[in-house]
Amino acid sequence: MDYSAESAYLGNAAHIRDLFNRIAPVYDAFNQQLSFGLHRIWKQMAVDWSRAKPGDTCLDVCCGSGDLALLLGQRVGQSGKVYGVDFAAAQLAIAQQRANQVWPPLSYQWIEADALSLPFADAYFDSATMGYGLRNVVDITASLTELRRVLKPNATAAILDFHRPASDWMQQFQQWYLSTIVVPTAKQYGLASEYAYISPSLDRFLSGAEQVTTALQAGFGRAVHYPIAGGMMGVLVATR
Ligand SMILES: C[S@@+](CC[C@H](N)C(=O)[O-])C[C@H]1O[C@@H](n2cnc3c(N)ncnc32)[C@H](O)[C@@H]1O
Repeated sequence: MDYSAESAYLGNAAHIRDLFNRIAPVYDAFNQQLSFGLHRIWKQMAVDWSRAKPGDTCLDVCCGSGDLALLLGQRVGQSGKVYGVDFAAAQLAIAQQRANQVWPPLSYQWIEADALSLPFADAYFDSATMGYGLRNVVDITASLTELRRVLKPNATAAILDFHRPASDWMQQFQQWYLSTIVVPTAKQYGLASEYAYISPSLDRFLSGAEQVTTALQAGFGRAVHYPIAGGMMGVLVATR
């Protein structure tokens, strides 16, 4: 498959922002269909690994339409607060609509900002999550350094993303899934080229071991990468 045109998205923050603004109206339905609903389980695992607890102030970076932030809200409850940050305004508008429907109301704040320059004081958050964002930022080390900066000492960030599986046959399955299921399904939504960028973005993404090394270089004290979904996804759990 020729991804050359779609590779224009990679490493270009403006293109990535435009892409996620454009796909915002169908993003949730599409994720649900493509993962057979499993993405909610993976996101719940990330929230568990973040060690968020009632009353905490939490951050979800690259929050998109708010899935992880909304799960964090259920965890921290009415005495806690969740901030969702994304640079795509159309995604944030959907997150806001979804949060408005939560009953009883929980404390959410949606902020349009860059993951590389978070508008928060040092050591502000008790825990953080990031879902399918790290692969998209133009500077992974800078993003992890910034995330570490806003976490309190000993606080944890759980970072969920696609991952290249270790086994050959799972890699082949993943390749088949992306090219035979994801891109044709995206075509039905008129989004084939938008979703063709996943595979090349995965090619340039770090392995689990490299994510751990990068997190430690970014200043985290401990980091572990957990492969999930047969190694097709992974959660980097990094503690300041
Ligand atoms: C694949 S979506 C994931 C959304 C959500 N976390 C989820 O799991 O459904 C990636 C999101 O990251 C955002 N994003 C990518 N790079 C960013 C950056 N540098 N700063 C802020 N948001 C960014 C995009 O706008 C997009 O909403």
